[in-house]
Amino acid sequence: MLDGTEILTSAQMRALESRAMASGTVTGLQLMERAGSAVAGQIRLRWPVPGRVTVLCGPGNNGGDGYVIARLLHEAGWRVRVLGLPAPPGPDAAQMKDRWQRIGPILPLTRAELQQGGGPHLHVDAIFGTGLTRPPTGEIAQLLRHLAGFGGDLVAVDCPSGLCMDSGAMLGQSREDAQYLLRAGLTVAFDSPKPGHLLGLGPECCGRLVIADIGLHDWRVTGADDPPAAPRPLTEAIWPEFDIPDSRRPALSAQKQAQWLSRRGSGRGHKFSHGHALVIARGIGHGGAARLAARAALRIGAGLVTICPTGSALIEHSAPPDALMRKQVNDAEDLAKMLADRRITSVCLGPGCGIDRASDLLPVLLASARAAVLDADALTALAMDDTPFRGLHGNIVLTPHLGEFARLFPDLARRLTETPDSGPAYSKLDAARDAAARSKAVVLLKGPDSVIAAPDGHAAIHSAFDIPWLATAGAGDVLAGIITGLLARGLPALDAASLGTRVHAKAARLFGPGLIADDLPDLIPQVLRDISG
Ligand SMILES: NC(=O)C1=CN([C@@H]2O[C@H](COP(=O)(O)OP(=O)(O)OC[C@H]3O[C@@H](n4cnc5c(N)ncnc54)[C@H](OP(=O)(O)O)[C@@H]3O)[C@@H](O)[C@H]2O)[C@@H](O)CC1
Ligand SMILES: Nc1ncnc2c1ncn2[C@@H]1O[C@H](COP(=O)(O)OP(=O)(O)O)[C@@H](O)[C@H]1O
Ligand SMILES: [K+]
Repeated sequence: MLDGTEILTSAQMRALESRAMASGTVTGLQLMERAGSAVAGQIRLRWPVPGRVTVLCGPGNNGGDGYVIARLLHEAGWRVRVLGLPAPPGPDAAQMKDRWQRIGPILPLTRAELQQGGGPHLHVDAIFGTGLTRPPTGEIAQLLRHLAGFGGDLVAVDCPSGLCMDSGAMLGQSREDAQYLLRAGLTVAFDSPKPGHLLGLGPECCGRLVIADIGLHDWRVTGADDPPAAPRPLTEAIWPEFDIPDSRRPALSAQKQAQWLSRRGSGRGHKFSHGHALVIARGIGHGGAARLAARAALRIGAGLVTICPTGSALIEHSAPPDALMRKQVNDAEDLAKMLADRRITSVCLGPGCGIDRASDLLPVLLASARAAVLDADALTALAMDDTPFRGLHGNIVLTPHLGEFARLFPDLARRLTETPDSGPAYSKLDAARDAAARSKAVVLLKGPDSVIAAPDGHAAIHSAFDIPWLATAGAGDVLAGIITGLLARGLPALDAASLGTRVHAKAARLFGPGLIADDLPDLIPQVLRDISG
């Protein structure tokens, strides 16, 4: 696996904390002190001159962290005002609350009190964290609405309150059109990113995300989840405003990627040992999408790439790149003949291919058991089939955007649009995993938060909210080509989809705004140089 940083769900995080505490090596109180001190430390790093701060403390352990932050900032010379609730929290948070009360008062956690603050200063949101199970109501909801207008000087503890850490949805709010959103300038979360930091509204709400190490690594035993869960997802790349301590960086996997990508430089082998990819094109006048894919497959390092339009359209593909080979495929019979050549190691079907042609060619392609990317028209063709997933296998990557996903998996897509009224809410990660399990193929559910999932539950999240200019016509065709090229080179489907997504996004990031899809393939060499170090 080309793995990245582990992501934990809220339940997995709780299980990790419980394991650590059960070991007798660390107490909940110590973990809370570490968490609070990590947040206070980040605040002092970013705002080195002590100022005024209001700390908003909720009813649980997130509030407990807030009382620690209040105390530590007070000790560092800040003028601290604390708003909290009268009810006693759990034992650890209660102790932290007591310690604060020896320093200063606790004012009511109300909107009216919040508005009394006066003048510019920092606010710390320690109201709800991983324990949010239902939408905030009443006075706290009023207060959160008010906080939503605060912007950059809001620091969130673990997450902005109201965010479901498992999905990136705001509980009780429409996923597309939230009534109010807290937009923190800084979010300090503990041990690992949670899916909600990376998906949906999460990145917009969290602002700069810092993952603080609170010393739980010794209890991070893979496979020892309680409750048992699917394999832990991995973060893929993360938008630049993401900070993770060195101890949690996936150094080994970066090395593995670099090694794999530069394998071509070993001096052994010939072009066929780097794979031969076919990109299916269509009749005359529809060649652009397939050409983008083919160019990308060449640039990512497939040994040979052949574009396969119908005979009448061959002429359309006579322009450079001259490295691209052309061969007509008029119908399923032609494709079957081509695929008899075992040196063809992957196929891209869908970009600019036409739905009817995709429907005709799909059975032959699936029967060949070749590694393949099914994109665009091939996904629509699948969705029109009575048995859409018959013949799919683990070496196929489906690359739907949300619209195509809704055609293939209408029930899963519907769940993703429902307003969540309890947590953990159904997430894009859940949907991609369910889709992969159902289709038996690797599913890459695209968007600013792309999720890549395999039928066995292995998954990665690629969060790329910083490159909105990648949403440009043809970008998906280039991605399909990159993944096809990686498959041709022999990378397993999950790795090909996740590395392909990473390379694609890096190319977009390198170019910056003004990008058109045609620019992407020629940026791949520089991305490869960067990745290979
Ligand atoms: N465990 C550890 O060792 C460590 C944990 N750490 C910190 O703890 C946080 C998790 O703490 P947590 O589990 O206490 O949950 P939290 O997010 O504070 O909120 C839950 C409280 O709110 C309540 N509640 C829920 N929804 C509600 C609503 N809509 N409206 C009103 N009330 C609502 C709920 O009560 P109930 O659902 O029972 O009514 C409960 O009282 C985590 O994010 C991190 O910051 C760190 O210190 C590191 C060590
Ligand atoms: N807002 C966004 N920010 C970053 N990347 C995005 C955004 N929206 C879409 N993308 C990415 O851009 C590409 C668009 O692909 P797709 O929707 O298939 O477009 P097309 O069919 O025009 O090629 C995908 O890789 C997707 O993950
Ligand atoms: K919070």
